[in-house]
Amino acid sequence: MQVQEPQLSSKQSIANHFKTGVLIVNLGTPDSPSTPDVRKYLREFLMDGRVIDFPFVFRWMLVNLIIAPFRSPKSAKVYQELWTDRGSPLKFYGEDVERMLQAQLGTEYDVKLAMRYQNPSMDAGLEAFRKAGYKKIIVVPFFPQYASATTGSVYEKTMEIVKNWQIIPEISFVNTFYDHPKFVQFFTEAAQQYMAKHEYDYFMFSYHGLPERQIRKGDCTGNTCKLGSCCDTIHAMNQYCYRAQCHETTRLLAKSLGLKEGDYMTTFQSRLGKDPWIQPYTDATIKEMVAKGKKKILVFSPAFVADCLETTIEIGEEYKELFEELGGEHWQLVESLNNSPLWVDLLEDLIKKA
Ligand SMILES: C=CC1=C(C)c2cc3[nH]c(cc4nc(cc5[nH]c(cc1n2)c(C)c5CCC(=O)O)C(CCC(=O)O)=C4C)c(C)c3C=C
Ligand SMILES: [Fe+2]
Ligand SMILES: [Fe+2]
Repeated sequence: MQVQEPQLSSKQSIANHFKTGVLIVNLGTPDSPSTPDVRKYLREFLMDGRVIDFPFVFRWMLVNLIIAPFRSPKSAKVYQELWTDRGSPLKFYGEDVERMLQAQLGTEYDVKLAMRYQNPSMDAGLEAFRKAGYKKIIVVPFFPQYASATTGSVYEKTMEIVKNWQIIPEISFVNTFYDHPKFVQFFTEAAQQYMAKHEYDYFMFSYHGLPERQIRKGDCTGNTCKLGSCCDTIHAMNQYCYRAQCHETTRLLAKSLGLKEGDYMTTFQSRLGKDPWIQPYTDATIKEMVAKGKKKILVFSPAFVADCLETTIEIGEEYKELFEELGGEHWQLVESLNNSPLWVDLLEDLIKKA
């Protein structure tokens, strides 16, 4: 049986020619916390050549013969801890933001949530825009700092999907927002609530890590990144360096919160594999700080726009346990943007400028 495409009425069709489709895209999460669904998710995610940037055959063997079989059951257990009545936080916060942003932008825009891996898929979202015949599409990757593994991958996937369309409408991509005033305002206000109740003796800014190799590969200026103090300032030559953008986020937040030099640090978490990832590592820094007598630490996670496995479980539970076992007294994670109205305002700013 042949499936008929739904026909738009001519009034609807004309109205669509003046509309903009907005695809908000986060990383993705498994469909359920079962081992087979986690395995499916990890396979799709890690087979992306921008995430595990090894030649295809080597990547295929690594992912399908080692990582997916051995990691999936362990990761599934952690996802079961994270899962709520509404499912995975990464997804349900995305659904909340999709609804709130649609209400805020009005009928000139059609907002759809997509995930780079798994569901709802980018294919489905972009195909709906194509069928509707919108005049313009804006793609908004949900990553404050640029990395080839995240923002770069969303761009590549978008281009792969639209490359065979007869009509490719105007497409804009949001790039970064690590220095957006509303981004800084959100984390400042969220932190101030905790700082009003507790006196903290140290502040950690823990970002998702990346293999050092990927930072070097992204250095279009000819290996000027030495993975050291060169990333302490951001300028034209290193403006797309993930590490430099993370340091800049920290600097802006530290300034806005009035933190003193020496009372805070940028660190990197979530390593995978044996190759060196960018440093300092969050767990090593926790050990170092407790040894220096720091007892009350406030932790930020400004590489994520929604709380997820990496924030709630890794920082909020695993690192907290490590800190307390070592003798730390008070460990507090500052929540992500999640479904806050300020995040929706920030997105509106980015979209109106795109
Ligand atoms: C800033 C955003 C992210 C970057 C950069 C990033 C790079 C990156 N990640 C892996 C491997 C894994 N990441 C996993 C989970 C995960 N990663 C991000 C974001 C970034 N990743 C998010 C938001 C999440 C959580 C998703 C959720 O469902 O809550 C995982 C899966 C979890 C696990 O098994 O531990 C892996 C694996 C690599 C290799 C990489 C860069 C090269
Ligand atoms: Fe990751
Ligand atoms: Fe650098």
